[in-house]
Amino acid sequence: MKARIAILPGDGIGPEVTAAAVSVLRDVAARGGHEFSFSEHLIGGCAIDAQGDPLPAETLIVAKQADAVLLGAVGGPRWSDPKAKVRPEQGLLRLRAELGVYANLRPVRVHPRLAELSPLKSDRLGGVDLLFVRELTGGAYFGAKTRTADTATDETRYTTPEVERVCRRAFQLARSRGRRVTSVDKANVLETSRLWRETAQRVAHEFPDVALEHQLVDSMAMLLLTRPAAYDVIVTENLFGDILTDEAAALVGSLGLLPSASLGDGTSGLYEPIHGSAPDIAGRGVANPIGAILSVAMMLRYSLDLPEEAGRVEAAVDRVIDAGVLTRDLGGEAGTREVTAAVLAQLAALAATREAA
Ligand SMILES: NC(=O)C1=CN([C@@H]2O[C@H](COP(=O)(O)OP(=O)(O)OC[C@H]3O[C@@H](n4cnc5c(N)ncnc54)[C@H](O)[C@@H]3O)[C@@H](O)[C@H]2O)C=CC1
Ligand SMILES: CC(C)CC(=O)C(=O)O
Ligand SMILES: [Mg+2]
Repeated sequence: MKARIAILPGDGIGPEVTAAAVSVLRDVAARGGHEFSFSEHLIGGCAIDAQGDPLPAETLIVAKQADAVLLGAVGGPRWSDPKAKVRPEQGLLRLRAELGVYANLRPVRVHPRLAELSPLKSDRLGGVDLLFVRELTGGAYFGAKTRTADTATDETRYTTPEVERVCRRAFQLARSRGRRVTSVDKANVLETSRLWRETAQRVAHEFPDVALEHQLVDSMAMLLLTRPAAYDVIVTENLFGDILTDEAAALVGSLGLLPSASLGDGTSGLYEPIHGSAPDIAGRGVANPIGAILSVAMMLRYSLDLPEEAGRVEAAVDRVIDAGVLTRDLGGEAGTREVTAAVLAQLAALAATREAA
């Protein structure tokens, strides 16, 4: 198959982890006879430096025309002056809105070899297989903002159609998994959450084969650590989903492991590891590339319709972790390049096994 893939490395460790993920995509293309074309574009702080705009027009045009977009991360201390008029993160938010990718899928699976890195006892981690579906283009990140010398506001606004479409996506995904959806809100306090809960309840009637429960976000933050195996699909609004998924990274051992896919209706999918630009380790060749590599596995599955190739990339990553080729965030000594080379070697080994069969 032919695919145009836009690469937006961004800032900090973004270029290091996207380079790793692109080498995996090149390997998949070469083995499968696929024609993937790659083009690299600016976003975030580096785009502010070069063009004064965190989402240059050219980047947006190419992203919209691409079959899929891979993004590293944006931001960093250089662009974090509270008085700055323009911020790297605004570029990413605009990209998400412009692409209409309202559903951010963040799977969380615990690899048995890494269970000891979790704050939980390993007997609590068996069977943890979560899929967060985070609303991505609404809520507080996109509401009106005001600021005077001593007062600031960020409006949280949701409409029924915005909630319906993301809940529907969560229920559809639950059908191919454990058929359970937990909708997380703060309906005891927030009006937006009451709208969210009513809407989730109504959408549930379209899916009588999927069980729905509601959970308040504060207790969910605790339950995620005490009973993570009790959940299947967790659907929630933008801000709550951002926070809960970083918390879930503690279950798997590192933020550097978790991928994401951001999907809309008929638009380019956006794929990014869930972590940020990690300025504390940037430029040292030690960033964990697995979140980015698993993000391209999601790209193969959701945008390029290559589910077998996606499964192979995931299997290769599992084998690399099994073999103990780990970056420092996981207690290992391997660098970004060594882990990437190990994934490529496992993809070669999997291909050899297929040929021999
Ligand atoms: N999607 C994006 O582009 C995001 C951007 N950011 C931006 O990133 C910058 C830094 O934010 P932080 O709060 O420090 O969050 P962060 O996710 O960049 O880093 C948090 C901690 O996790 C570690 N970490 C993250 N990814 C890693 C990886 N692949 N391998 C090994 N260790 C890893 C970092 O070294 C750091 O100790 C900020 O400017 C923030 O706005 C934050 C989150 C998402
Ligand atoms: C705009 C981003 C920096 C928000 C974030 O942390 C995320 O999407 O994970
Ligand atoms: Mg985040």
